[in-house]
Amino acid sequence: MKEFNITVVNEGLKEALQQKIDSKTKPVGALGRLEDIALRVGLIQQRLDPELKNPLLAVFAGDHGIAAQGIVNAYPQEVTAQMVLNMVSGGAAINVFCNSHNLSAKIIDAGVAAELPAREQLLNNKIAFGTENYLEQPAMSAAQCWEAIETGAMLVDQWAEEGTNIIGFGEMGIGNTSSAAIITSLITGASIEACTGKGTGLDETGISEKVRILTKAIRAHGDQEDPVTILQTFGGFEIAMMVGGMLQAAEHRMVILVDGFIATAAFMLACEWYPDIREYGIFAHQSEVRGHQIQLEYLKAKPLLQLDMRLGEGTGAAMAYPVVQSAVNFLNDMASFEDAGVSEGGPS
Ligand SMILES: O=C(O)c1ccc[n+]([C@@H]2O[C@H](COP(=O)([O-])O)[C@@H](O)[C@H]2O)c1
Ligand SMILES: Cc1cc2nc[nH]c2cc1C
Repeated sequence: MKEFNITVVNEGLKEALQQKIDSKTKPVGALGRLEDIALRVGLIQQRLDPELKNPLLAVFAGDHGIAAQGIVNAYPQEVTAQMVLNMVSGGAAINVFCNSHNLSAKIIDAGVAAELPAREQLLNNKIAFGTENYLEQPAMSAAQCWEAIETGAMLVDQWAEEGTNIIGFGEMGIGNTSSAAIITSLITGASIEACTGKGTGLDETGISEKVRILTKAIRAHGDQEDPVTILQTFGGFEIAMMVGGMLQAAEHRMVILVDGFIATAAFMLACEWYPDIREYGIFAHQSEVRGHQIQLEYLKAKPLLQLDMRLGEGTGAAMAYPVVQSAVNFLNDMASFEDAGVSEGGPS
């Protein structure tokens, strides 16, 4: 079984980075959260002059046994495969945002429940044609779960070899807000009602029904605490690949840009497993679905953007990327008071 070797982010450079930030031609603290991000990226890379290289946005796609009946999901299961093809053809929101911000988009079939045509832009890493229905049995076998974790790690190794040092993690999978809700409830201890939302668009009656089904699922398997067991029982192949990919990204000391509700559920599992991953994560946005707030509070995370989005695909991460890039740029390219001959002041 794969183990990860994640080094805790060394805070030793913090003072020097803060000094560099404060030496820039601006009132102390005036770039607000951008200053926190510049500091974080500097610490992750252990450099006073960090750089973002070959930025990449990975969309992991998978189907969920629970979604086949269409009770917990507003859209039919076949939308997963259809949207993957849309992404491969460049027509989805994530393609547009990646193009806008010069991110390279990787679309990965982690376990879509359809035979997809071979295409250059589609990475075929299918574990199976969707997970099992966790009302009846664990979503995955232990072997499948580990295979998905290892595949995520292997992909990140390849991208690291190509020079990437920042990855946005996104997903596509009809039914996966149900997995994310259960994972969130089991990890945080918040009720399943508090963690369950509309997903792609259920109304209040639909949400009540979703809560009923998810309560039944949790009861069927008993309260679980071990992150890999939770992942195997209630997760999806796309979630498991994100967990493995995120952990491997931390092992490579990459910046991990975490998208919305489902990507944050994956990050939470990774964090329960290897707590030292926490400081490698930057939280892109506050998703509009119920439950994301609970995750962010649990992780003590402050998301960068609040655009009331709830699309997934990594769209929040893609939108947050230029903010991170701008933070790194100011740290490297802004003149200091000394360079520019500007008088320093400060609180008196
Ligand atoms: O990222 C989010 O916060 C988010 C919130 C709601 C829905 N989604 C997307 O919607 C799909 C899952 O929704 P559902 O209702 O089918 O469970 C999946 O493809 C996700 O990418 C994503
Ligand atoms: C159309 C559509 C696009 C999506 N992208 C991510 N999840 C999605 C769900 C639907 C239904």
